[in-house]
Amino acid sequence: MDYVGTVVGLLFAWTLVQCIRWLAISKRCNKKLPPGPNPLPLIGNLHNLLGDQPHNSLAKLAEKYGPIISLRLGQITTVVISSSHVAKEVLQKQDMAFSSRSVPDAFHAQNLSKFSVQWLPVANRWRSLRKILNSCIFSVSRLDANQHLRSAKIQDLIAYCHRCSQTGEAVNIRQAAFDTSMNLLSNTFFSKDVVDPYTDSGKQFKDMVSTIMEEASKPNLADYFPILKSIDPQGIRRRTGKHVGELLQHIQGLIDERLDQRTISETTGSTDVLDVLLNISKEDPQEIDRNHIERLFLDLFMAGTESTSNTFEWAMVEVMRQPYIVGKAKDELAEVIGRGKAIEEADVARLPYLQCIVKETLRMHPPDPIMFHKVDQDVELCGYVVPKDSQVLVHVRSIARDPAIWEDPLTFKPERFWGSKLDVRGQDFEVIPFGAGRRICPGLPLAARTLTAMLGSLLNSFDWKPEGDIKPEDLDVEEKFGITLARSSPLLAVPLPF
Ligand code: HEM
Repeated sequence: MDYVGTVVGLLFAWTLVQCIRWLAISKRCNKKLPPGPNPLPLIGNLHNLLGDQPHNSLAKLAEKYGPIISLRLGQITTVVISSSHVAKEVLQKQDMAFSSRSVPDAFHAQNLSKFSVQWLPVANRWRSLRKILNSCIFSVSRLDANQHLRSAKIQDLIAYCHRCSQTGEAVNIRQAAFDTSMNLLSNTFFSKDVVDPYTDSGKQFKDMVSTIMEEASKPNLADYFPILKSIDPQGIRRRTGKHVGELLQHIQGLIDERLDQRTISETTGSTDVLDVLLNISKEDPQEIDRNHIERLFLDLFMAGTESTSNTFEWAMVEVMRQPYIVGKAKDELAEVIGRGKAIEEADVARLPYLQCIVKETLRMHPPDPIMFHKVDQDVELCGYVVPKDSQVLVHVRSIARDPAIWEDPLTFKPERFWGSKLDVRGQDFEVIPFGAGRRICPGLPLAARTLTAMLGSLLNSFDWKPEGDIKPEDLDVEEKFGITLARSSPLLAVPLPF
């Protein structure tokens, strides 16, 4: 039989198995599966998500079927949560039951899922990695200790924009934000740039990260029909593995270099994360060994770069569309910091309006519009049963645009957070861009600082206008769905000195 024949045969066999399984689940759950559209043979409800905006398709289904719906995506039972009330139930009240992850096939490459804090189940290894992240990397004292490393990178960004302002050249905000985010992380971790953002040299590292993200964001048949995993029909796992291998090699090189320095001198005097982790590993290799250190860095680059740079780009688009917002932010900056100066992370707490802009950006444009969790057992949820091994999607973006919660939800209005106790830190389920509960984003404290400092610095140093004849208020907010939700085209903006 040829390749296509084999695939069709296998899919047919699975259709049968799937139908039987689906009937069994319905029976076992006493028909208490959440409501949802009828699945078709073989593909289930995959056709309901066709198109390039699956997050919008899911939002429409929720409007029709309610805040908890069930779908069958290929072979995978999927429950989608689209209200703050049910999200609280899932991420707070029954947090433990919903805290597993279903691992996309791409992340089985190079055994990533066995080492990665993002994909490990909530068990001992995950707990010890999260403890290290919370206490040794993202605690206030650690971030304060190495904030000078990041401050220099924001100065680099301003210097680059300054050069563009002199020639009238537009800044590709997405690219500049991605490069800056990458170097903000690499300096926090290794006291070192991994990209030279403004020339073509040294591009490799960021290209590797981007390529892995791109590969992993492709819809993969093997994720919906696990029988296909063994043949990796689109080659996604194979290619991801190759790129991950290259990136790991690069990270290994950075660690070797540091170990050599430490052999020469007992202390390197650095305050960066690599030194902290190597110290922990030397004292107790059980807590974290070299292999885990390498994988942890890989995880953090993947999780922390695009999420930050996309959010930053959205913030710039939204404020440029409404000049009154830029005016208010500049007034605050002039009063608190002084016109034309860069913002330090320590200044962020004194800039409440700028913080409102960042919160409103995260409400309207969460970079992860949908969070992926999984249940390992049957779980009761609001009178329904979520069957064992179901994938559970929390539709963060739908919740944050719910007209029942938010007045005028589609208008970007930072003032809605002014004087409000609502925050994005996982306590208020109306707006959970970083998630909530035990799997909440560990990078939140770093992202909150760097986003605000970058935005404040660019607004306080320049006036901005879109490239060409586009009026600021005409900048579009079209989205492109990928591993994170980006603007459909990069924002090109010209910095004007003032
Ligand atoms: C605007 C910036 C960011 C946003 C909106 C964001 C959002 C999120 C979300 C929604 C999750 C999943 C939570 C869940 O499933 O319940 C997550 C997980 C994660 N994030 Fe972030 N993130 C951001 C930046 C960062 C940064 C800067 C880092 C690190 C450098 C980071 C590291 C991680 C890691 C390691 C996880 C996996 C945690 C786990 O599964 O236990 N993130 N993030």
